[in-house]
Amino acid sequence: MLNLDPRTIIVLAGVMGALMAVVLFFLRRNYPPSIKGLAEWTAAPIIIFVSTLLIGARGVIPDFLSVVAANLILLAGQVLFYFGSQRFLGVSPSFRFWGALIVVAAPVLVWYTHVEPSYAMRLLLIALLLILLSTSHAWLLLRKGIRSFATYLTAAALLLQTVVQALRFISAIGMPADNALFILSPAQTFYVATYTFSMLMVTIGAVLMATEKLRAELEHLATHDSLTGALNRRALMEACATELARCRRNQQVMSLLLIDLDHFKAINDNHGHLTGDRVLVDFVARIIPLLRQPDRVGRFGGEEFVVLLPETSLDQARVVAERIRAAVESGAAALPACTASIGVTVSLSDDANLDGILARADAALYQAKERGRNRVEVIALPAP
Ligand SMILES: Nc1nc2c(ncn2[C@@H]2O[C@H](COP(=O)(O)OP(=O)(O)OP(=O)(O)O)[C@@H](O)[C@H]2O)c(=O)[nH]1
Repeated sequence: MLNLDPRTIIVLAGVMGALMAVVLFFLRRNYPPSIKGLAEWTAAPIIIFVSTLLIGARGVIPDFLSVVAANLILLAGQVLFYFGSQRFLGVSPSFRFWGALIVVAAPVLVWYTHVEPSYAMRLLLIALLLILLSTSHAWLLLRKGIRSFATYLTAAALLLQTVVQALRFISAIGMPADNALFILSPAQTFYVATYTFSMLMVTIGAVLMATEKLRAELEHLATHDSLTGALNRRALMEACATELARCRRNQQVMSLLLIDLDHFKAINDNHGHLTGDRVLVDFVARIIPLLRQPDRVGRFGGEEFVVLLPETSLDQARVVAERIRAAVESGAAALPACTASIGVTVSLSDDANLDGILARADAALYQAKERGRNRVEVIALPAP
């Protein structure tokens, strides 16, 4: 590796980046628009590829193109990559800050290329900007990204870039003022190869992060109700069955609330279906803050919901149910008034499956409706 020509490595790096851009381009076409940042991630390696061609042609084309333009384009490509990550993670891109840095760097680069040529000074400037950029980029991913292999891989590749640029920064101090980029020293080859490798890893990391997000979105779609964001019936039943099995193993109990909004048909009839939808969305948003982390809310069907309360006794469940009932009754000012009837039950040692619990919760809910609605009823005994 140490004998590889830096010029060849630089151009090969650009070609690999451009190939990754093709992959990202197709991801962008096929992935839903909810996954942001893919446009920037696609454009960045192409822009960086242009800069590698210009850098590779140093000595053949004018210095203004191969030094000034090439470095500015390289910076712009890296900044665009960072903007892509910001958009991917829902952060607004910091256009002003990075735009201003590139605008300030341009005349300095021109000065040390044409007025007082100094490879060392140019390297100091570019290395410093790249250190700032790759460190900010890695920090952003570690702070805002999900904890996953893809995030750590991308952040590690960016931190590797920081280290490489820092070493170059240190080595630039005291370097001769001539054009030393293509001097075939082992150190130079090492810098160029490591930077190239890390850039490729960042692009691969971006592809993996986008795929991971798509998988999470699809999983969410498959397990959640699209209107309210609560678990859908299938996921809810799965969660309840898993919890019941756990309770049986550990001799614990779980409680279940079956909640039905009262006279919901009248809300639809009097205010329209869309308002009815908003009442359902508001209902779920209203009760989630009243629950603990392991508790789950699911839409059982229509205006009927289930709340699963793991490791919760009947008395505790009754308190939670009463809190939910009161929260629904207090309602949102902008929406029609609404109340809820709630049936509460607890798992028993002979509940081998969910049938018995659901039947008891349903019977309790029926009693709540019968006894005037807007109330909580409890049934703890198996049906005779
Ligand atoms: N807006 C809206 N309405 C829904 C949705 N799903 C079910 N509904 C309506 O919910 C209403 C349920 O009505 P019913 O089963 O008669 O019950 P209710 O009017 O709430 O009366 P009680 O339960 O006896 O208090 C029906 O009119 C359904 O059309 C939905 O996703 N959005």
